[in-house]
Amino acid sequence: MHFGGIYEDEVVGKMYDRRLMGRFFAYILPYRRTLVSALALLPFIAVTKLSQPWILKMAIDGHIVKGQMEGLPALAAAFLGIIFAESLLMFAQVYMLTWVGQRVMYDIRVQLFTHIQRLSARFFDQTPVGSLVSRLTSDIEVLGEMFAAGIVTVVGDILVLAGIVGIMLWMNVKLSLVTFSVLPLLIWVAFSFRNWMRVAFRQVRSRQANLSAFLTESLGGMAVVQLFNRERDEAKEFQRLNKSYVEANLPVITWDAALYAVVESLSSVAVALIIWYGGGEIIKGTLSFGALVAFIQYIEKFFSPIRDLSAKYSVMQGAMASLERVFTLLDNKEWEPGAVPAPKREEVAAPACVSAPQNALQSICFNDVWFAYNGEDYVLKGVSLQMKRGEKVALVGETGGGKTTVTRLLSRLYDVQRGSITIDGTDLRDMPLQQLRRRIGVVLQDPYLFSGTIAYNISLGDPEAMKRVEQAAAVVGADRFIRELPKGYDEEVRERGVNFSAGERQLISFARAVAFDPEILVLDEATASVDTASERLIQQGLEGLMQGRTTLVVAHRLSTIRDADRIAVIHRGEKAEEGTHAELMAARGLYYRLYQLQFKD
Ligand SMILES: Nc1ncnc2c1ncn2[C@@H]1O[C@H](COP(=O)(O)OP(=O)(O)OP(=O)(O)O)[C@@H](O)[C@H]1O
Repeated sequence: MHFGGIYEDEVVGKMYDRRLMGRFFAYILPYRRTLVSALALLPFIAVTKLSQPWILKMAIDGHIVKGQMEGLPALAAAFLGIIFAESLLMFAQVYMLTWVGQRVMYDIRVQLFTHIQRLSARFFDQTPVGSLVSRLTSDIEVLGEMFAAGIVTVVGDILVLAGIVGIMLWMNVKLSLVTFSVLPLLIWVAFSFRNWMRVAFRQVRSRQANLSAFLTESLGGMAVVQLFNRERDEAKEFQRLNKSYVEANLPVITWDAALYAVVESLSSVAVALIIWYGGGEIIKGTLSFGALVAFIQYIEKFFSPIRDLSAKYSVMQGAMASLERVFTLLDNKEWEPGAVPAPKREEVAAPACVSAPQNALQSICFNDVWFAYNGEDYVLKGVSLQMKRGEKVALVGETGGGKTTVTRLLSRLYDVQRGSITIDGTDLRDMPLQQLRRRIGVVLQDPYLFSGTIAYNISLGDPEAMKRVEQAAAVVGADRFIRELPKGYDEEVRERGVNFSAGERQLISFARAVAFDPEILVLDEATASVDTASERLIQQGLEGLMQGRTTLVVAHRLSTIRDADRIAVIHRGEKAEEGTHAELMAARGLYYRLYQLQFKD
């Protein structure tokens, strides 16, 4: 439903989910060495951070206050050296972490893509392509951010925080306790903020999903939008979704800014406390001036990771939601038929035909086939049909009757629910899917072309098929128009073949079927009408295509199948009539009526 809110497939989970992270850990495991090396740098980085204020203290107390110049340049050099070392260590650590992140993303992407490829036609019927694309791109990108945004180095932050607390307590217990009196408030703010943020993020993500789903549909259907003057309404709807997205972002920005401001002011309060209490201590002589400066420096270093908290929080929450979605997809086991062993099934009581390997004449056999796309809503109700080797059988009937479904079952895009289909005596479900698909060539009603050359589109890159490209094109008569193209077989086909006419696309798809040289051909004739000249071309192409092959053809133009060996009329999921053109015409039934309708003019 366009304009709808059905796209909110958003799972907004927790900030940290042990189950998800545990599973994610398996992907990091192969790169544990690099990861451990990066983590091993953390204590060193912490030391460089912690030692800077300490050097300041030494310089102030040991030299500046005493007016002792000697040794000061060495301290300054040490300070510089430590800063340099910190930058170097940070670089090495960030590099290693993002490297691991990229590897992990690569692995998950590959696994997910191969997984999706094995899912069933039924799955693709129900899943919008846009959502699969975002699973493979943006969702995985978010996982990479976990490495880039310093989530892994939170351990390092904790190390620094603990170090700071330790050093401060060691330097001056009382002053430390006074300074840390702001901590309970800080902890309370951080926790409450987490809950507010969670609610706000949920809104943002679900509205973002709406927005991108709308965009995918609207841009994909731009021709319809323009032809029916729907631009203004589409723009209005887009504005609405866009606005609601922006509105959802406002609380997030508010909370984010508020957290920043609160942490900032608490850190100032802490500094003020140091100056107030520490100043007194200096006057009393119980604290050195250098220690006071070091305290102020430490407290600033203490608050800086807390300030980044909200950014880290949002990355983490996003990553959990993405992990959940990626894993849900990986857990989807709606396999393509044949990827798993066929379930147990009942034998057909009285088979309509038996196709045996030794009986070379009976090639394909549909035995009392029942099939429903959804539940018990049967689209085919007990269809039986047999085809002998080399025969051309045509399926005709009114639209929605179930003809295409018959061809989908034969190529095993779906499995039958009751009954069976056999080829040379072997049930399709007992045949390796690859073997079946090698034997059957399918020409779809709406031929799909990929971007690439014509030669690629005919061979799909298969080395065997590649050798037969030109020969195949000649068989279906596609060579005539291809030769006239400036680059011939190397002419670029753009996405979905937009730079070719419907007839040309058909001819290319015929050539594709021939190039793979299947013994059985399944052909779903295009419903789109082409002009008479193209129709003649296509007709000739079809003849070339069907030459010497067992063919099951769904025919919309009855003129194309007058010479079929047999014609089956599929009416509301059942085979209503079967016979040759002449027999069916003589019977004056459904076929006769269909024929009359088409040739009335
Ligand atoms: N993927 C699908 N999911 C659910 N229902 C489907 C699906 N494909 C087809 N159907 C339904 O199954 C029925 C038969 O469709 P099918 O495409 O086999 O008809 P057809 O005879 O080939 O029609 P046409 O002549 O228009 O191509 C129709 O009612 C259709 O709505």
